[in-house]
Amino acid sequence: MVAAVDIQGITKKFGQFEALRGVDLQIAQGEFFALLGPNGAGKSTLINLIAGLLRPSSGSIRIMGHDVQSDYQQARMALGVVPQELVFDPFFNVREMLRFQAGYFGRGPENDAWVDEVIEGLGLTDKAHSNMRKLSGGMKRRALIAQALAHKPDVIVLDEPTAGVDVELRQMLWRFIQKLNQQGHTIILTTHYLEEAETLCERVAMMKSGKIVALDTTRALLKNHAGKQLTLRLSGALPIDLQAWVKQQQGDEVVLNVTDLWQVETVLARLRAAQVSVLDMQLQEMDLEDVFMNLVGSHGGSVR
Ligand SMILES: Nc1ncnc2c1ncn2[C@@H]1O[C@H](COP(=O)(O)OP(=O)(O)OP(=O)(O)O)[C@@H](O)[C@H]1O
Repeated sequence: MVAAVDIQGITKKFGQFEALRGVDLQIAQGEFFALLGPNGAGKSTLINLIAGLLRPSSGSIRIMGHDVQSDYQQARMALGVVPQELVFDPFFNVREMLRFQAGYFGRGPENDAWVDEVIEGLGLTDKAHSNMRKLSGGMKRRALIAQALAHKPDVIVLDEPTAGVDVELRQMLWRFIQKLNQQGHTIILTTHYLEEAETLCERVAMMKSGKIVALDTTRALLKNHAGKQLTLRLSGALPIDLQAWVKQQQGDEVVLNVTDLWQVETVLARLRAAQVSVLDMQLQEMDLEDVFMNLVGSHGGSVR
């Protein structure tokens, strides 16, 4: 089966600056895929290249087998990109705008049932006949997401769709997007909510400085890079033979990286031998955010 997205040897320069430094990535049809990375990693540049809004300096991208450069129309038809900013025509109502958008991609009245499904799935039913101009910010946001889906694209790219949206829309959006994924649509998501990527996505690419630094299933990334984290509050100084495991230390609290439970026993035995008491102890599984921090050295909360 042809890949949903096939990225081969992509580089992108802005003047002397290399925003993408050789990206190869294949995303299979039906995947729910996350693209993560700190500010400036190159995520938006890559998405703009996928959408054909930018030209690569070298390399090629195919969407459902269609080259974004030489077969732009077909490639673009297979793709729905939810952008970060709102662009709409203020004279249409929501349903008209969606039908118009679908028509732009060559879809006719046969697509109307799908438009209604999108309207319903995103909670826009009451607003279907409202003029775009009159929608609240949150409703405009929904209409923007609907706009990207109106032509029923095989591949749906969501560039931080939940940044600044309320919990209700976030849940509704994920329910709808998960349904589309189950129907076979390929979903590519950039988000700075790493727990979203962790719960939704099968596979994750982490980018840093224009390159992919990790590419694996979410499960394998968590298994291979994460491990556990032991937080201790101690009566005295941490023995020297445990210093190698320290992740961070603040006051009398110390966080150790442990890969296995037997290490916890070792820690406790060495503390006992050094006559240091444990005042408090907590063992936590690391999450995708910890993996992310380890790999790209940036905190998830500030990641976009
Ligand atoms: N049109 C442009 N001209 C010059 N430099 C650019 C341009 N677009 C992006 N860049 C630079 O390319 C790098 C990658 O930017 P990009 O927006 O792709 O990152 P990002 O991972 O999407 O970051 P963010 O999370 O902040 O959106 C940044 O250093 C950015 O300043």
